[in-house]
This record gives sequence, C-alpha cells and structure tokens, in this order.
Amino acid sequence: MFFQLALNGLIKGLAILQVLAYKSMIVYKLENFGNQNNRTCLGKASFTKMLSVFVSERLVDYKSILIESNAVQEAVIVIVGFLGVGKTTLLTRLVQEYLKANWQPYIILNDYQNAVLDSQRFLEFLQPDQIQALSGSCICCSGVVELRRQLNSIPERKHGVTFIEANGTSDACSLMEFLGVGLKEQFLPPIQISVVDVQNWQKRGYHNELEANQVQVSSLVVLNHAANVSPNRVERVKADIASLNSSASFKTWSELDSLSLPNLKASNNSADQMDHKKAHWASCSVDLPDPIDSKKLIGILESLPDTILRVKGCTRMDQDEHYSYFEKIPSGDIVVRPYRGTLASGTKLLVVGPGSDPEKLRQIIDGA
Ligand SMILES: Nc1nc2c(ncn2[C@@H]2O[C@H](COP(=O)(O)OP(=O)(O)OP(=O)(O)O)[C@@H](O)[C@H]2O)c(=O)[nH]1
Repeated sequence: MFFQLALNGLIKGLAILQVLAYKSMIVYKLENFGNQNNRTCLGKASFTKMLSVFVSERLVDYKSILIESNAVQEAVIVIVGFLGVGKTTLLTRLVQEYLKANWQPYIILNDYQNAVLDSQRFLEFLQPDQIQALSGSCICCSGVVELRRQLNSIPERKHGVTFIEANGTSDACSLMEFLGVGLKEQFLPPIQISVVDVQNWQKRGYHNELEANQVQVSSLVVLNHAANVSPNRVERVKADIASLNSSASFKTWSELDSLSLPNLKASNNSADQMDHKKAHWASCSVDLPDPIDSKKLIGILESLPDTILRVKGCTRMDQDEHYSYFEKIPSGDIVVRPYRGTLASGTKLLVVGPGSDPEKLRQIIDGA
C-alpha cells in the first residue's frame, strides 16, 4: 500500500516536472487543441483539458517505463482436462523442464479431497513454499477467492512462472472468467492449456458436455494417450475440438515445446454455456489398512461402482517398507508406483464420481 502511494507520487512528480520543462511541447499541444491561429486566447477550460490530457499521457508513459524496468510480468498457466487425462503428468514435465532452464516455477494444485497427496510428489523438485495445495471441488466458483489469494501471495522473482492444475471436473470456462480479475500486476492474464485423452475424447456419456467445456477457452490443447490410436482418430479429435475452439493450437506430447508456453496469448473464444452444477461432483475419502495385501487392494479397486471415475490412494503393500501410490483412471486402468512424499494425512483411499459414499467404501474394504 505504502509502496503503491509512493510510486504514484513519484509518477505524478515526474509528470509535473516534465510539464514545466517542456513549455515548447505545451505550445505544440495547444496547436493540437485547435488554437493555431490565436494561442494567447486559449480559455481556462481548454487549457485545463489540455493539461489533464498531457499529464495523463505522461503518466501512462512513465508507468510503462517503470513496469518495463522492473521485473517482466509472470505467466500464469492453468492446466485443465477431464479426470485422469494426464494433467499432473504434464505439470511434472513442465516443472522439471523449467527448472532445468533456470526458471523459478510455483505451482498450485487443486484436487478433490486431498490435494496434498499429489502436491507431496513435487517435493522431489520444488521447495515446500513453491507448492500450494488447494483441496475442494470448485475453484471455478466458491474456491476461486482462495485460489486468487494463493496466487497473489506468490512472491515476485526473476524468471517466475506459475502453473495451476485444476481438478478434473472443473468448469474451465468459468474458472478463466473469474481468475481473470483481481490479480496483482506481477502477473500476465492467465492462459489455459487443456489436456485431452485422444483415445477417450467424447466417450464420457453424460460427461461429454463437461469434457467439451474444458477445451473451449484454451490457447493450447495437448493431445495425450495418442500412442495407441490411429492417425485418423487424432485428426478427427482435432477437427472436433477446432469446431468448439477455432483459435486453439494442438501439440502432441512429443511436439510440445514447454518453454514457449509463456508466449501463448489468452484465448478470446466465446464458450457455450454449461450448467455449472455439472462441474460439482461427489467425492469422499476413507482410511485404508496399513499395510494391506496387494491382491486385496486390487479386489477393492475392482469392486467400486462403475460410476466412480477416479480413484487415488496411498498405503503400504505386503511386506514393503515404503508407501505406494495407486490410482485407477476412467478407462479402468490401475497403476501402482512407489510414493516418495511424506504421508502427512495417513493412508487413504480417495474416490470421485456419483456414488462416492464413505459408508459404502468401508463396507467394500471390510468385505475384501
Ligand atoms: N498411456 C498413457 N498414460 C498416461 C498418459 N498421460 C498420463 N498417463 C497416466 O495416466 C495416469 C493419470 O495421470 P495424471 O497425470 O495423474 O492425470 P490427471 O489428469 O492429473 O488426473 P486427475 O487430476 O487426478 O483427474 C497416470 O498413471 C499417468 O502415468 C498418456 O499419454 N498415455
């Protein structure tokens, strides 16, 4: 606040000094106000108007000079996409590549139930203060105030870049609308990148509309899961997305040039209206035994209702000393890998989708 007042005072002072120093320029300005023939007859009102235009022009000039001489504004890159398409995988790649190129990335991770679980995986590359976790379903409405607060609390630094990963059911269009206001001058207007699973694009039944919403204000669409699909399918998906957002560019995982992302311009594509409630999904989490028999865990994951589209969790398996992170994506694939973070919240099973009910989950776990 004090800095802002001081800066404004300095700018005004500079502008007034310039007014005094450039009398000849004032004469030039008088000419621009249509008084070429009788400069001495300029009325008080015209003079005041001229002075205010001149000073305000100078203010703009000085402000831009000061901003240029300070840090370059920081890109804010928002990663969206349906559940399990590969947003965190992309974020991990981006963080690693930006660090390698001497940038200073900050990340904000939003997820259902327990964003800390995912955020801990980044401690391998980032300091704790470079990572913020934001649990909760809706950063596109009720959660946007907290998201903006977290973003605005990120310190200014050289070569800064901030990545935000939205949860997989976010109303990506509303998110950009709300996030576009109230950010510090430190930041450029946020840009959105959408991750799309080419194999499963628009095979989400009732959730197709939500998936389509998640590409409509994106500047770039990253085409994932493209290894096992025909080139025809890739072209069809691109054409489909282009019909929703004609200004988006496309990159496959291998074509993506991570360091060029800050050069993207925010999309001005107008999006179709979506019933925002479609972005509010049920989710819940329950504790898991530690350790657990790995066959029993697979049995639990396979017994979950089909309406549950995303599963994540962490516990120790069999005789392992280390914890394991496991997950199930909407296609039904189950992946298990060692968990390197600190398990701050204890062993958990997290589920997202209609039918997420802690009582039902406990029954499935006890009966396995
Ligand atoms: N085969 C294949 N697997 C992928 C690809 N991208 C990501 N995955 C895997 O898919 C799983 C889910 O990836 P995440 O990056 O966690 O997906 P996400 O979009 O962050 O998921 P949520 O935000 O939790 O919904 C992980 O096991 C990834 O390794 C891809 O292009 N092909």
